[in-house]
Amino acid sequence: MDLSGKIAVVTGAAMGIGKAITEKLLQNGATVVLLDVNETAAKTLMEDLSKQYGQDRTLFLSCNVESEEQIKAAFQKTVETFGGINILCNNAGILNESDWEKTVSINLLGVIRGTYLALKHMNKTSGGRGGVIVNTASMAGLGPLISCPVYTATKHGVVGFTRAMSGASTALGYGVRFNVICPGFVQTELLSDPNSKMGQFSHLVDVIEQMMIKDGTLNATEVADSVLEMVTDETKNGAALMIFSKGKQYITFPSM
Ligand SMILES: NC(=O)c1ccc[n+]([C@@H]2O[C@H](COP(=O)([O-])OP(=O)(O)OC[C@H]3O[C@@H](n4cnc5c(N)ncnc54)[C@H](O)[C@@H]3O)[C@@H](O)[C@H]2O)c1
Ligand SMILES: CC/C=C\C[C@H](O)/C=C/C=C\C=C\C=C\[C@@H](O)[C@@H](O)C/C=C\CCC(=O)O
Repeated sequence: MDLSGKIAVVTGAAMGIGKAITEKLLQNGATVVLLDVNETAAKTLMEDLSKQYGQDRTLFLSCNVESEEQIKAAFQKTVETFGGINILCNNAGILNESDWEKTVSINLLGVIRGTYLALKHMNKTSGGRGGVIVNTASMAGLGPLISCPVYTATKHGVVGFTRAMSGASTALGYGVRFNVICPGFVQTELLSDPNSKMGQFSHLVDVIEQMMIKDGTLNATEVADSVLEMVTDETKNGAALMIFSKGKQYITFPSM
Protein backbone atom coordinates (compact mmCIF):
# COMPACT_ATOMS: atom_id res chain seq x y z
CA MET A 1 0.00 0.00 0.00
CA ASP A 2 1.39 3.40 -1.06
CA LEU A 3 0.66 5.82 1.79
CA SER A 4 0.53 8.99 -0.34
CA GLY A 5 -2.92 10.48 0.06
CA LYS A 6 -3.95 7.88 2.62
CA ILE A 7 -5.68 9.01 5.82
CA ALA A 8 -4.54 7.38 9.06
CA VAL A 9 -5.99 7.67 12.57
CA VAL A 10 -3.70 6.83 15.51
CA THR A 11 -4.99 6.55 19.08
CA GLY A 12 -2.65 7.30 21.95
CA ALA A 13 -0.67 9.33 19.42
CA ALA A 14 0.75 12.02 21.70
CA MET A 15 3.52 9.97 23.27
CA GLY A 16 5.55 6.79 23.08
CA ILE A 17 4.72 4.18 20.49
CA GLY A 18 1.74 6.13 19.13
CA LYS A 19 3.92 9.19 18.54
CA ALA A 20 6.47 7.04 16.73
CA ILE A 21 3.75 5.43 14.59
CA THR A 22 2.44 8.90 13.72
CA GLU A 23 5.88 10.12 12.67
CA LYS A 24 6.54 6.97 10.63
CA LEU A 25 3.25 7.27 8.75
CA LEU A 26 3.89 10.97 8.03
CA GLN A 27 7.42 10.21 6.83
CA ASN A 28 5.90 7.75 4.36
CA GLY A 29 3.36 10.16 2.91
CA ALA A 30 0.18 9.60 4.93
CA THR A 31 -1.99 12.25 6.52
CA VAL A 32 -2.44 11.48 10.22
CA VAL A 33 -5.21 12.29 12.70
CA LEU A 34 -3.87 12.06 16.24
CA LEU A 35 -6.28 11.05 19.00
CA ASP A 36 -5.25 11.31 22.64
CA VAL A 37 -6.40 12.48 26.08
CA ASN A 38 -3.09 14.22 26.81
CA GLU A 39 -3.75 17.58 25.17
CA THR A 40 -0.54 19.16 26.47
CA ALA A 41 1.71 16.50 24.97
CA ALA A 42 -0.35 16.44 21.79
CA LYS A 43 -0.16 20.18 21.25
CA THR A 44 3.60 20.18 21.74
CA LEU A 45 3.92 17.34 19.25
CA MET A 46 1.61 19.06 16.79
CA GLU A 47 3.81 22.18 16.79
CA ASP A 48 6.78 20.05 15.77
CA LEU A 49 4.85 18.02 13.19
CA SER A 50 3.31 21.10 11.59
CA LYS A 51 6.76 22.64 11.13
CA GLN A 52 8.08 19.42 9.59
CA TYR A 53 5.11 18.29 7.47
CA GLY A 54 2.91 21.38 7.09
CA GLN A 55 -0.44 22.24 8.61
CA ASP A 56 -2.56 20.20 6.22
CA ARG A 57 -1.27 16.70 6.94
CA THR A 58 -1.98 16.47 10.64
CA LEU A 59 -4.97 17.04 12.90
CA PHE A 60 -5.17 16.53 16.66
CA LEU A 61 -8.50 15.69 18.23
CA SER A 62 -8.87 15.24 21.98
CA CYS A 63 -10.46 11.82 22.32
CA ASN A 64 -10.80 9.29 25.13
CA VAL A 65 -11.09 5.79 23.65
CA GLU A 66 -13.33 4.86 26.59
CA SER A 67 -16.02 7.09 25.09
CA GLU A 68 -18.14 5.89 22.19
CA GLU A 69 -19.36 9.44 21.67
CA GLN A 70 -15.84 10.91 21.50
CA ILE A 71 -14.54 8.26 19.09
CA LYS A 72 -17.60 8.60 16.88
CA ALA A 73 -17.14 12.39 16.77
CA ALA A 74 -13.40 12.07 16.04
CA PHE A 75 -14.00 9.71 13.13
CA GLN A 76 -16.77 11.93 11.77
CA LYS A 77 -14.48 14.98 11.96
CA THR A 78 -11.75 12.97 10.22
CA VAL A 79 -14.06 12.03 7.34
CA GLU A 80 -15.43 15.58 7.06
CA THR A 81 -11.89 17.03 7.01
CA PHE A 82 -10.01 14.53 4.86
CA GLY A 83 -12.71 12.55 3.05
CA GLY A 84 -12.33 9.13 4.64
CA ILE A 85 -10.24 6.72 6.73
CA ASN A 86 -7.79 4.24 5.18
CA ILE A 87 -5.70 3.24 8.22
CA LEU A 88 -6.49 2.91 11.93
CA CYS A 89 -3.90 2.18 14.62
CA ASN A 90 -5.67 1.26 17.87
CA ASN A 91 -2.64 1.96 20.03
CA ALA A 92 -3.86 3.74 23.19
CA GLY A 93 -3.23 1.68 26.31
CA ILE A 94 -2.32 1.80 29.96
CA LEU A 95 -0.90 -0.54 32.57
CA ASN A 96 -2.65 -0.30 35.93
CA GLU A 97 -3.36 -3.45 37.89
CA SER A 98 -4.92 -1.37 40.70
CA ASP A 99 -7.51 0.25 38.45
CA TRP A 100 -7.91 -2.93 36.42
CA GLU A 101 -11.35 -2.01 35.17
CA LYS A 102 -9.90 1.11 33.54
CA THR A 103 -7.17 -1.05 32.03
CA VAL A 104 -9.81 -3.31 30.46
CA SER A 105 -11.88 -0.30 29.36
CA ILE A 106 -8.97 1.31 27.52
CA ASN A 107 -6.81 -1.59 26.35
CA LEU A 108 -9.52 -3.98 25.17
CA LEU A 109 -12.88 -2.23 25.01
CA GLY A 110 -11.19 0.80 23.42
CA VAL A 111 -9.78 -1.36 20.63
CA ILE A 112 -13.14 -3.05 20.01
CA ARG A 113 -14.98 0.29 20.11
CA GLY A 114 -12.50 1.96 17.77
CA THR A 115 -12.62 -0.94 15.34
CA TYR A 116 -16.41 -1.10 15.12
CA LEU A 117 -16.80 2.66 14.76
CA ALA A 118 -14.03 2.91 12.14
CA LEU A 119 -15.61 0.10 10.11
CA LYS A 120 -18.65 2.32 9.61
CA HIS A 121 -16.33 4.46 7.47
CA MET A 122 -13.90 1.81 6.15
CA ASN A 123 -16.10 -1.21 5.36
CA LYS A 124 -16.45 -1.53 1.57
CA THR A 125 -19.86 -3.20 1.92
CA SER A 126 -21.19 0.02 3.43
CA GLY A 127 -19.53 2.49 1.08
CA GLY A 128 -16.12 2.66 2.73
CA ARG A 129 -12.70 2.67 1.10
CA GLY A 130 -11.39 -0.52 2.72
CA GLY A 131 -7.92 -0.32 4.28
CA VAL A 132 -6.08 -1.72 7.27
CA ILE A 133 -6.41 -1.73 11.05
CA VAL A 134 -3.30 -2.45 13.14
CA ASN A 135 -3.83 -3.03 16.84
CA THR A 136 -1.16 -2.68 19.50
CA ALA A 137 -1.07 -5.69 21.81
CA SER A 138 2.14 -6.84 23.54
CA MET A 139 4.24 -9.92 24.09
CA ALA A 140 1.96 -10.15 27.10
CA GLY A 141 -0.71 -10.90 24.51
CA LEU A 142 1.11 -14.11 23.65
CA GLY A 143 2.20 -15.28 27.08
CA PRO A 144 1.43 -14.31 30.70
CA LEU A 145 3.14 -11.47 32.50
CA ILE A 146 2.56 -12.84 36.01
CA SER A 147 2.86 -9.38 37.62
CA CYS A 148 0.14 -7.96 35.36
CA PRO A 149 -2.65 -10.51 34.94
CA VAL A 150 -5.34 -8.05 33.83
CA TYR A 151 -2.98 -6.29 31.41
CA THR A 152 -2.10 -9.76 30.10
CA ALA A 153 -5.80 -10.54 29.67
CA THR A 154 -6.43 -7.33 27.73
CA LYS A 155 -3.55 -7.98 25.38
CA HIS A 156 -4.55 -11.61 24.82
CA GLY A 157 -7.98 -10.23 24.02
CA VAL A 158 -6.57 -7.77 21.50
CA VAL A 159 -4.68 -10.58 19.73
CA GLY A 160 -7.74 -12.82 19.58
CA PHE A 161 -10.10 -10.02 18.55
CA THR A 162 -7.76 -8.90 15.77
CA ARG A 163 -7.36 -12.40 14.35
CA ALA A 164 -11.11 -13.05 14.49
CA MET A 165 -11.86 -9.71 12.83
CA SER A 166 -9.41 -10.56 10.07
CA GLY A 167 -11.34 -13.73 9.36
CA ALA A 168 -14.72 -12.05 9.54
CA SER A 169 -13.61 -9.18 7.30
CA THR A 170 -12.30 -11.58 4.68
CA ALA A 171 -15.40 -13.76 4.82
CA LEU A 172 -17.77 -10.79 4.61
CA GLY A 173 -15.85 -8.78 2.01
CA TYR A 174 -15.13 -5.71 4.14
CA GLY A 175 -11.91 -5.02 2.26
CA VAL A 176 -10.20 -4.23 5.57
CA ARG A 177 -7.06 -6.08 6.73
CA PHE A 178 -6.47 -6.62 10.45
CA ASN A 179 -3.04 -7.13 12.02
CA VAL A 180 -1.60 -6.95 15.54
CA ILE A 181 1.82 -6.03 16.91
CA CYS A 182 3.20 -7.72 20.04
CA PRO A 183 6.20 -5.74 21.26
CA GLY A 184 8.41 -6.64 24.19
CA PHE A 185 9.58 -3.92 26.58
CA VAL A 186 9.68 -0.49 24.92
CA GLN A 187 11.28 2.61 26.45
CA THR A 188 8.18 4.74 27.01
CA GLU A 189 6.26 6.35 29.87
CA LEU A 190 4.23 3.17 30.30
CA LEU A 191 7.36 1.38 31.45
CA SER A 192 8.27 4.04 34.03
CA ASP A 193 7.87 3.21 37.72
CA PRO A 194 6.42 -0.29 37.12
CA ASN A 195 6.09 -0.86 40.86
CA SER A 196 3.37 1.80 41.07
CA LYS A 197 1.34 0.08 38.35
CA MET A 198 1.14 -3.46 39.63
CA GLY A 199 -1.21 -3.07 42.55
CA GLN A 200 -1.47 -6.29 44.58
CA PHE A 201 1.25 -7.83 42.41
CA SER A 202 3.92 -5.20 43.12
CA HIS A 203 6.02 -7.80 44.96
CA LEU A 204 6.58 -9.37 41.55
CA VAL A 205 8.21 -6.29 40.07
CA ASP A 206 11.56 -8.04 40.21
CA VAL A 207 10.24 -10.53 37.65
CA ILE A 208 9.80 -7.65 35.23
CA GLU A 209 13.18 -6.18 36.07
CA GLN A 210 14.87 -9.53 35.48
CA MET A 211 13.00 -9.94 32.17
CA MET A 212 14.10 -6.51 31.03
CA ILE A 213 17.70 -7.35 31.86
CA LYS A 214 17.42 -10.71 30.10
CA ASP A 215 15.39 -9.61 27.08
CA GLY A 216 16.48 -5.99 26.68
CA THR A 217 14.28 -3.10 25.58
CA LEU A 218 13.17 -1.61 22.27
CA ASN A 219 12.76 1.98 21.25
CA ALA A 220 9.43 3.21 19.95
CA THR A 221 10.75 3.76 16.42
CA GLU A 222 11.60 0.06 16.10
CA VAL A 223 7.98 -0.74 16.91
CA ALA A 224 6.75 1.86 14.44
CA ASP A 225 8.86 0.24 11.70
CA SER A 226 6.92 -3.00 12.26
CA VAL A 227 3.60 -1.17 12.20
CA LEU A 228 4.58 0.38 8.86
CA GLU A 229 5.38 -3.11 7.54
CA MET A 230 1.94 -4.43 8.52
CA VAL A 231 0.21 -1.36 7.08
CA THR A 232 1.98 -1.35 3.71
CA ASP A 233 2.38 -5.10 3.05
CA GLU A 234 -1.00 -5.99 1.59
CA THR A 235 -0.27 -9.70 2.00
CA LYS A 236 -0.44 -9.24 5.78
CA ASN A 237 -3.92 -9.99 7.10
CA GLY A 238 -4.54 -11.70 10.42
CA ALA A 239 -0.82 -11.45 11.18
CA ALA A 240 0.63 -11.16 14.69
CA LEU A 241 4.17 -9.80 14.78
CA MET A 242 6.27 -10.26 17.91
CA ILE A 243 8.96 -7.61 18.22
CA PHE A 244 11.83 -7.94 20.68
CA SER A 245 15.25 -6.42 21.12
CA LYS A 246 16.96 -9.17 19.12
CA GLY A 247 14.52 -9.09 16.19
CA LYS A 248 10.97 -9.85 15.18
CA GLN A 249 8.93 -12.94 14.39
CA TYR A 250 5.51 -13.55 12.83
CA ILE A 251 3.63 -15.84 15.20
CA THR A 252 2.17 -19.12 13.98
CA PHE A 253 -0.89 -20.14 15.97
CA PRO A 254 -2.37 -23.64 16.35
CA SER A 255 -4.74 -24.25 13.40
CA MET A 256 -8.31 -24.85 14.59
N1 LIG B 1 5.97 0.36 26.60
C1 LIG B 1 5.98 -0.96 26.48
O1 LIG B 1 6.85 -1.68 27.01
C2 LIG B 1 4.92 -1.63 25.66
C3 LIG B 1 5.17 -2.91 25.18
C4 LIG B 1 4.18 -3.56 24.44
C5 LIG B 1 2.99 -2.91 24.16
N2 LIG B 1 2.78 -1.66 24.64
C6 LIG B 1 1.49 -1.02 24.30
O2 LIG B 1 1.75 0.08 23.43
C7 LIG B 1 0.67 1.02 23.52
C8 LIG B 1 1.23 2.41 23.71
O3 LIG B 1 1.88 2.43 24.97
P1 LIG B 1 3.22 3.28 25.22
O4 LIG B 1 4.25 2.34 25.72
O5 LIG B 1 3.51 4.12 24.04
O6 LIG B 1 2.73 4.15 26.46
P2 LIG B 1 2.71 5.72 26.70
O7 LIG B 1 2.13 5.85 28.08
O8 LIG B 1 4.02 6.30 26.39
O9 LIG B 1 1.66 6.27 25.62
C9 LIG B 1 0.31 5.94 25.70
C10 LIG B 1 -0.48 7.07 25.07
O10 LIG B 1 -1.87 6.70 25.12
C11 LIG B 1 -2.60 7.80 25.63
N3 LIG B 1 -3.83 7.33 26.29
C12 LIG B 1 -3.92 6.70 27.50
N4 LIG B 1 -5.21 6.45 27.78
C13 LIG B 1 -5.96 6.93 26.74
C14 LIG B 1 -7.34 6.97 26.45
N5 LIG B 1 -8.24 6.49 27.33
N6 LIG B 1 -7.74 7.52 25.27
C15 LIG B 1 -6.83 8.03 24.41
N7 LIG B 1 -5.49 8.03 24.62
C16 LIG B 1 -5.07 7.47 25.79
C17 LIG B 1 -1.66 8.49 26.61
O11 LIG B 1 -2.06 9.83 26.84
C18 LIG B 1 -0.34 8.39 25.85
O12 LIG B 1 -0.17 9.46 24.95
C19 LIG B 1 -0.20 0.52 24.69
O13 LIG B 1 -1.31 -0.19 24.16
C20 LIG B 1 0.71 -0.45 25.43
O14 LIG B 1 -0.01 -1.43 26.14
C21 LIG B 1 3.70 -0.98 25.36
C1 LIG C 1 5.47 -3.96 33.63
C2 LIG C 1 5.09 -4.46 32.27
C3 LIG C 1 5.70 -3.55 31.25
C4 LIG C 1 5.31 -3.46 30.00
C5 LIG C 1 4.22 -4.29 29.40
C6 LIG C 1 4.51 -4.36 27.96
O1 LIG C 1 3.41 -4.80 27.24
C7 LIG C 1 5.74 -5.21 27.72
C8 LIG C 1 5.70 -6.55 27.80
C9 LIG C 1 7.00 -7.20 27.55
C10 LIG C 1 7.24 -8.47 27.65
C11 LIG C 1 6.24 -9.44 28.00
C12 LIG C 1 6.68 -10.74 28.03
C13 LIG C 1 5.78 -11.81 28.31
C14 LIG C 1 6.35 -13.02 28.40
C15 LIG C 1 5.48 -14.19 28.60
O2 LIG C 1 5.34 -14.82 27.36
C16 LIG C 1 6.10 -15.17 29.59
O3 LIG C 1 7.08 -15.87 28.86
C17 LIG C 1 6.75 -14.44 30.76
C18 LIG C 1 6.45 -15.21 32.05
C19 LIG C 1 7.32 -15.21 33.04
C20 LIG C 1 8.67 -14.54 32.88
C21 LIG C 1 9.62 -15.08 33.89
C22 LIG C 1 10.99 -15.13 33.23
O4 LIG C 1 11.04 -15.58 32.05
O5 LIG C 1 11.96 -14.69 33.85
